[in-house]
Amino acid sequence: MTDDTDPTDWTDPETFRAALDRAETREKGNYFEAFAEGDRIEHEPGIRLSRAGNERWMAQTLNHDPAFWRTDAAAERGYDEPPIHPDYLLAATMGPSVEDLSEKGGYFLGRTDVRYRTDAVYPGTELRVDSTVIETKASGSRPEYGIVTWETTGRDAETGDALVSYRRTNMIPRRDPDESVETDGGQTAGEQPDTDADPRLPDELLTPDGECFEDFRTALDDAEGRDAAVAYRHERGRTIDDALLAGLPLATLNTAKQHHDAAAMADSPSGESVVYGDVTRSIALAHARSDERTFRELGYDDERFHDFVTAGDTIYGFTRVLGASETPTIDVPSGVDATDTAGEVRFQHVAFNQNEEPVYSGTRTALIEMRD
Ligand SMILES: CC(C)(COP(=O)(O)OP(=O)(O)OC[C@H]1O[C@@H](n2cnc3c(N)ncnc32)[C@H](O)[C@@H]1OP(=O)(O)O)[C@@H](O)C(=O)NCCC(=O)NCCSC(=O)C[C@](C)(O)C(=O)O
Repeated sequence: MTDDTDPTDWTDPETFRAALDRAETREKGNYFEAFAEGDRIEHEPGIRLSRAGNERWMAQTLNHDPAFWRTDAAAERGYDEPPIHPDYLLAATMGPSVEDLSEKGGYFLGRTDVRYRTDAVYPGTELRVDSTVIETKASGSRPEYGIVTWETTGRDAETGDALVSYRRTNMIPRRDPDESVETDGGQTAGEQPDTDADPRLPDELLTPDGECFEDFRTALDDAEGRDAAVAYRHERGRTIDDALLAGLPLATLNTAKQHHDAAAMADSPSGESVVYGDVTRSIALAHARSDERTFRELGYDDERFHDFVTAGDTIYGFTRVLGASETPTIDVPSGVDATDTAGEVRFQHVAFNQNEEPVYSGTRTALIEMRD
């Protein structure tokens, strides 16, 4: 029956439920079996980096550095105009890749080798995103899932120039899991990882006296030869609300159901939607940046997402200073000249919730301004 003479009332609730039961679902996303090492995927969606999108991301995550908001502050920092924020660029690169890579579900396990390839990206830039499958492997703990690592690059669509690249690892459901094996669906918030085999903290946790490169270096020098670390917490928190939960991932075209399909997530171990990892980390990094004079972001490594973040949780930040060097130890994006202006500082940042549980950790390398 294909025409208007069809006598069936398809919207009658009982009939409709029967139709849903029998109808095939046209699926989105890819299962683990779709990925083979070496495959290159050009992601169909692209995104235009608008000033409005940038400001929305920065405002909601507390990234309030004036250089990204005011032309005079941008000029002082060496920009032509307030540029696209590095966290927004990263999330806007990840977003268009989700449909092909991780929409099927399974959690974002981590990311490393995040590197900015060019100094400034300005509003109006259109992004194209591509990924290469680096590694696929079975999950020993969750046979229903595989673990996939991709290298993803966000490019200027007009020139093809790489703007940012990174390696990310996700758990991806298998199409044909071995049903004899009991699993938790791979969506279980983990026990808190034992991040340090020796739980003993140093006797002293030192805080830098100021926000400049020299303050971080002096604090590290003070810690040298003592049972001390340079480590401190940031005061601000940010409670997860609707603006963050579904609003920001969808604004970057991230179609992962974890963030906007509450009905699907009701059956998962979290029982509800979970926050996009890039939102969680951007909030924690914003807290840290509010206590330093950032000149440029250079890169991030060893990023991990330790536990679910859900609506009503509050994200705080903790920072450990790992090193400071006048000469950068990792590649500085083309166009950046920081000589006598800024030095490199390496941090470990931890995002934690209101119960003081870590939910994200990662290292960050940034250029921090020297004193005038
Ligand atoms: C992830 C959970 C389930 C692990 O829970 P656990 O602690 O019980 O498990 P584990 O033993 O630490 O790790 C499980 C497996 O993953 C591996 N693994 C672990 N980390 C890595 C890594 N970095 N690189 C490579 N492999 C890794 C690890 O080796 C192990 O392998 P095995 O199964 O063979 O034993 C748990 O910690 C959890 O629930 N965390 C929260 C996850 C989360 O909320 N992520 C952010 C939100 S989801 C998201 O943003 C989505 C996105 C961006 O939109 C989108 O992908 O599309």
